[in-house]
Amino acid sequence: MAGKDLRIGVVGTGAIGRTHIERINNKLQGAKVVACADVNVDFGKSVAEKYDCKFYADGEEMIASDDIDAVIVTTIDPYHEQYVMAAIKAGKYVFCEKPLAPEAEACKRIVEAEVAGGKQLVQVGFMRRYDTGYRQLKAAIENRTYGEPLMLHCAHRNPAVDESYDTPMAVENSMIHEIDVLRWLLNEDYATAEVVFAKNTRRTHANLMDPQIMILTTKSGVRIDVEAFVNTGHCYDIKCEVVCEDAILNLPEPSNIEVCANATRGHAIHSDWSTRFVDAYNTEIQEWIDATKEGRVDGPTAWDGYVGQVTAKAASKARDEKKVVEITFDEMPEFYKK
Ligand SMILES: NC(=O)c1ccc[n+]([C@@H]2O[C@H](COP(=O)([O-])OP(=O)(O)OC[C@H]3O[C@@H](n4cnc5c(N)ncnc54)[C@H](O)[C@@H]3O)[C@@H](O)[C@H]2O)c1
Ligand SMILES: O[C@H]1[C@H](O)[C@@H](O)[C@H](O)[C@@H](O)[C@H]1O
Repeated sequence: MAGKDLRIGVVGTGAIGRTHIERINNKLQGAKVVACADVNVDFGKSVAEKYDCKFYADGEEMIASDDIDAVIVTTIDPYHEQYVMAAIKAGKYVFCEKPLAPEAEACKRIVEAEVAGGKQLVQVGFMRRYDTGYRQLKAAIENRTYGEPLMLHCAHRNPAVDESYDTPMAVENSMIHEIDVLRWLLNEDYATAEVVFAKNTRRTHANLMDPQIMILTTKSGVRIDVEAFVNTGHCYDIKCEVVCEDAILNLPEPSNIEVCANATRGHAIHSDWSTRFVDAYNTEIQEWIDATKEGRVDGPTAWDGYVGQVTAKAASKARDEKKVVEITFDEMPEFYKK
């Protein structure tokens, strides 16, 4: 379909759904959001009006319609499976925000449906792989200039979360990013998972233990610790330090001007994901549009979504049972081997 705009339908017009519509219609090339759907009809209609696209109260109807060529799923996590399955059934390329689904079994059902359909159609929104800083880290690790990576110390800090965010979500919704990007960075699978708690912050609520520390080991023995602290009250802060045999490598921050005022010298920092990773989202969605128009998936696959969720579930089990849990998953189907 070279030359023609890819016609996209977005299901879920909430926070990230709207940022993707905005970037596709006003920043990126080669595509247009022509339809959107949401269970919140009034709100969804107002988004459709703002972006001059057709509104569907029923997301599955939109996915099956001839109005669109490809689908973006940005509903809350429990409904990802339903819409990704509908896209596979319709034979349409689908970009699904992370996690692919909250349950590993649901991710497996998606993998099985895609394999049975005989064509790769699904990409998962693990956008950290598109961040310039993580790409620089990967390049530095891959050629072993600094020897073997031995340990990684990471942090995933959010300013605040609402009361619907509970203890498992720290791993399954937030640290799922580290689970994916660190596996990609090191190019190997995980062996074990463990989760321990720090002292609880006063800013949390009854259903959320915050902060938490997830400890992963890889098959070759690299040890990783990730702090998730999602009610810092003051910052969005993503850290990744890779301790190699001969050097210590740190994830760079996107740069900001230095401001000297009020007897203080400093740099503004990001307060949420939408600005911290804006360049990564733009690259991710542009590359998805380009690959979709050429009839291929070249970003994180449904298999990556499945492996990520199996790992997250092992970490959740480790947390609940207060022990180290081994991570095991099925053999990767030939279908996903490039
Ligand atoms: N990659 C990232 O960094 C990133 C950032 C933010 C959110 N996300 C992911 O994107 C998804 C959405 O997050 P958000 O922050 O935009 O949430 P949100 O709550 O702001 O928006 C979700 C939208 O989905 C709609 N919705 C709920 N159930 C639906 C259903 N059954 N059918 C159709 N629409 C339905 C809601 O009405 C709402 O408009 C989540 O899966 C989240 O994990 C990813
Ligand atoms: O859904 C969001 C999003 O994925 C952000 O990138 C992450 O930092 C948050 O912790 C998570 O709740």
